[in-house]
Amino acid sequence: MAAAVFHQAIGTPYSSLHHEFRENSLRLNSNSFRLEIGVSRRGCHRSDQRNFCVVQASTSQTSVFDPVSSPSTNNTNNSKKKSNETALILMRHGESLWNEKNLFTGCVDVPLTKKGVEEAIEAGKRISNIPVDMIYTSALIRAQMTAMLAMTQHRRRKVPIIIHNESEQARIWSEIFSEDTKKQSIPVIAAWQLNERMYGELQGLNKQETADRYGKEQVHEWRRSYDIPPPNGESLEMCAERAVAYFKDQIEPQLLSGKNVMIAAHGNSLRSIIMYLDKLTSQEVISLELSTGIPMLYIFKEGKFIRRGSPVAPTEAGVYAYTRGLAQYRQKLDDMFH
Ligand SMILES: O=C(O)[C@H](O)COP(=O)(O)O
Repeated sequence: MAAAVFHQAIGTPYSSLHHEFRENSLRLNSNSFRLEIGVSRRGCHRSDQRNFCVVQASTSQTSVFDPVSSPSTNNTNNSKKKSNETALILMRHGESLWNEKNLFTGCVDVPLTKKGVEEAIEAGKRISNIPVDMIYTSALIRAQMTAMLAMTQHRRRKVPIIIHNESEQARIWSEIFSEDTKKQSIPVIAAWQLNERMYGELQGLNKQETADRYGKEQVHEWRRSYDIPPPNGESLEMCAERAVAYFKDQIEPQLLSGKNVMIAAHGNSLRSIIMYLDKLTSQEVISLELSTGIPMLYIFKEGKFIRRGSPVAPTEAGVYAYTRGLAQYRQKLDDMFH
């Protein structure tokens, strides 16, 4: 299925994709392999690579805001309206059980609270009119739950499907045999590189008690400085080395090829990606805080990332300051579903 879904997702013929799975070095994981994260001078890494496979993304420029292309609505006039901008949604996961308990979580795989589930659904409502062709999540359940719950609210009603590339058998056993069904699916790729920063020996400790013990300033430095790692953990810089590299290698080519992408990840992996998108300095990123379950929207156009609207505005239109392309997409949804 993986190859089949990707055929649909990135427009690469099955045979060449299959070949690239074997030959290239770009790696994706599934949510089911065991992560063995360690920290080296170069940052967070994993040691079990048996289950990785490879996907090569197409980089040709294609249409973006023509995703409402079911056989009944697609026609040749649509091609005239094609735009070369793509949408990028960044979503921090909803509240987790350890956020609720105020514990450092990092790479510990903790699920959402009921409030977190509701936040994810609310986030989904906010992006329900924005096109999504591909979803990237971390390998951690709180990000995956958030992505899936958010998509239950999307008006396009495509089905997010987790790609299983961990073994040849997993690929074969999850194959889809209907082209129509594939067209109504959104591939979901889980990548450990988007995981929360590894919080080292702070994982599982209470944030307030840690501040009481080591001092507020020390803990703030561990949590927010760019290049100072918590004990035996990753600094934001180390987290950026894998998260931003993954974004550039895997996600940017998808945006370039016309895919609208949603990323559901974590406070610090997203801070590092936003630092790259907004060209923030290591000083500026210190004050960047992300709320749980609030989606942010960027438009990718002519090689540039443009942040749209304010994530805290009260109305959807205010939040995302629709571009013409986004307004057209929304209009198509209105035409289709009313
Ligand atoms: O890992 C954690 O504890 C949180 O997801 C992020 O924590 P922070 O706000 O302390 O960086």
